[in-house]
Amino acid sequence: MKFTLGVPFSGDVLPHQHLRTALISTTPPAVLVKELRKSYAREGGVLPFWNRGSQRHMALDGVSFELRQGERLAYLGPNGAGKTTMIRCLSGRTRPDSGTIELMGQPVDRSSARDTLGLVPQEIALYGDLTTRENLFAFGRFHGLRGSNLAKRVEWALQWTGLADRGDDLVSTFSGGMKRRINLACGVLHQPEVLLLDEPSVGVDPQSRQRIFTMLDQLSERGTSILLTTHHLDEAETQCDRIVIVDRGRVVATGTFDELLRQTIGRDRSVTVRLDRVLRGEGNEPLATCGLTLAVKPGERSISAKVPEIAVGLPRLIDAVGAAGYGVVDVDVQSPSLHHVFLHLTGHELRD
Ligand SMILES: Nc1ncnc2c1ncn2[C@@H]1O[C@H](COP(=O)(O)OP(=O)(O)OP(=O)(O)O)[C@@H](O)[C@H]1O
Repeated sequence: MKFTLGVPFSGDVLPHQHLRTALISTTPPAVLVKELRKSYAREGGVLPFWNRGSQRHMALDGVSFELRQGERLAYLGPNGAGKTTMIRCLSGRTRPDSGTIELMGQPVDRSSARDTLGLVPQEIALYGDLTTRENLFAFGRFHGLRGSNLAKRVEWALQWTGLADRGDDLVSTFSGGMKRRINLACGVLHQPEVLLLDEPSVGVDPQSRQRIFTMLDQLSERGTSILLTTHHLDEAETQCDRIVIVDRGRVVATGTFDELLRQTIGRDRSVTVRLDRVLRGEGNEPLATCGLTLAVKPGERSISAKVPEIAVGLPRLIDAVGAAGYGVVDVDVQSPSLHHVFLHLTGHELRD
């Protein structure tokens, strides 16, 4: 299969909220990935060529998806799902075995990819013995910025990261969250249209994480298309427009959170009502006729129900429980979550 990303594949390094529906629907995808495959030799050394096909580990096993222009897309999967491999393929750091990648509707070459893409790797890639400002100048030059434009972008980055008062301090003295913010700034100094983020909030506290997403909101507002890998379900659910769920090198589902719910477990709430006594074997007609799907098992002290419209269904359920002669001790309402979707799709927990 032809591979259309013309960026380096010889092992060398190249360098929201809700949007903008009109922009998304009328423009080509910022990134279009089709049937991407990448395998690695399994541990244990070099294999004979006739055996390689069967003895290789598929890090990417025919992955297809698109990042639409202006959207923030979560590439969600557990450890080892192939997230970093995907980022490395997109940024030209790893050569895929087969498949195609397009950037802004075009097969890209090295220079257009360098101008259009911003990459923020998972590891902090900063010079600890330089100050914040010196780091930003170094990375800005690396991205081809010079003179007053470079100086302007560095000042912008200091404001954007909230570190204007720490511009002349050595980066080695900073907290993990502060380093992550500078790491992020270094990847966007050249104002890329497409930003690739590999686990942008890994290892940071919740407050720093929120700060990072506030920074990303500002990029989204100016139309930057953002692909971020994550294994945080809540991050994908609440901070991204759409989600690509990957597992063992394959895409298992794609969509908005709402679409994923509809494709899998549905949007009903799971309600458990704890009773003041065990369920009798008879006299439960009000429960049977209340119009909800219930699990009523004589001998147990609780009733489980699937409730589509909670404001209507919950009072109806409570009334039916009372009419059947039971008292309510407690009510537990569970909304369907991405955790449940992932479990439904893969049969295992995200953190397995
Ligand atoms: N250079 C390599 N050589 C051999 N195997 C590799 C290499 N890079 C990745 N792999 C394997 O490919 C699979 C996918 O790895 P990858 O780092 O892309 O996953 P990931 O989803 O980013 O995981 P994590 O969340 O832990 O970072 C893993 O099984 C990994 O061991």
